[in-house]
Amino acid sequence: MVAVTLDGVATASAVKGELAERIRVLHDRGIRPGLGTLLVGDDPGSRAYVAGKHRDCAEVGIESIRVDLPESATQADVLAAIDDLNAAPEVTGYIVQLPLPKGLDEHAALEAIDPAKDADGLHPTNLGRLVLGIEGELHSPLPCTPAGIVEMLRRYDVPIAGRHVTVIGRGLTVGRPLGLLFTRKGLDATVTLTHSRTVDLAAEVRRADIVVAAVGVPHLVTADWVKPGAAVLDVGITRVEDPATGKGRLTGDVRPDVSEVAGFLSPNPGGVGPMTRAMLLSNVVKAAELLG
Ligand SMILES: Nc1nc(=O)c2c([nH]1)NC[C@@H]1CN(c3ccc(C(=O)N[C@@H](CCC(=O)O)C(=O)O)cc3)C=[N+]21
Repeated sequence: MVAVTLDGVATASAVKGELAERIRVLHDRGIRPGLGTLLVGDDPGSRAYVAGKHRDCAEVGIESIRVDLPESATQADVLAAIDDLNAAPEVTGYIVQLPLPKGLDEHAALEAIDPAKDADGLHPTNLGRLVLGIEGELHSPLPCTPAGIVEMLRRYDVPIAGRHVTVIGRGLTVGRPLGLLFTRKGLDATVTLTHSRTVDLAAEVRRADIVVAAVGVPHLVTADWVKPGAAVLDVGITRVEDPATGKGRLTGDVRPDVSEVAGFLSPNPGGVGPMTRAMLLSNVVKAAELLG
């Protein structure tokens, strides 16, 4: 069997097409959604991600507002920039690009974001709403990567309810909120949330119908760990140096030969990454729709 590719580029493109339509409706109502980004420091990876987010906005008709602070920025500088973004009327939603340079307090930065403008769904109020299972008329944005994973599985009709999901990694942006999302009423999966102290990770992965690898260990998940027919989503990404060329290369958490066993496989790149970006746009559009 060869796995069906969960094509994040194509799926994100479909999502963006639907959002562009909703943005036209908002424009007709005189509402102009605007995404702000706050980038601190000069990490090339983070710069590239932020640039990608501005391109995505241009593609669908969202205004974007870019705030960059130098590597030397203090915590007070970061909090002042966040206050400005909270106050700026053209910014209907924004993100603080993570990680922040060493020495800056990420939790304090996330808490300073106006929860109504939190496009990443990482403010404690919004994570709390995820725990509480609050959705509906109150805007409770979901963290973008978990939302993108679920959206992709839905669009490929991968069954979730009653299925066993093994998540590898308990980080703030993926693993921890994803466990909460999958076990929500309506999705109804059973989740095993694993991490670096999990004793027999292979056994936890073997019983999963859906495997999400979000840990950043290159090629951790091998074909003999995967139940035949399972859906495997490769989220972690690590820059590894090719010893032959000395050049950096991006490697996911899943070995490519897993495609010979899995029923569905999201590649990396080209899988969950583009969906993450599409869900960010979706959070901005939803928040703007609730502006009234
Ligand atoms: N506040 C905050 N929110 C985030 O959502 C956030 C963050 N900080 N910090 C970093 C991580 C990482 N992340 C990615 C999103 C999309 C791709 C993506 O689209 N990747 C493409 C490849 C892009 C390329 O080729 O460079 C792909 O997977 O195909 C990757 C990584 C969001 N993050």
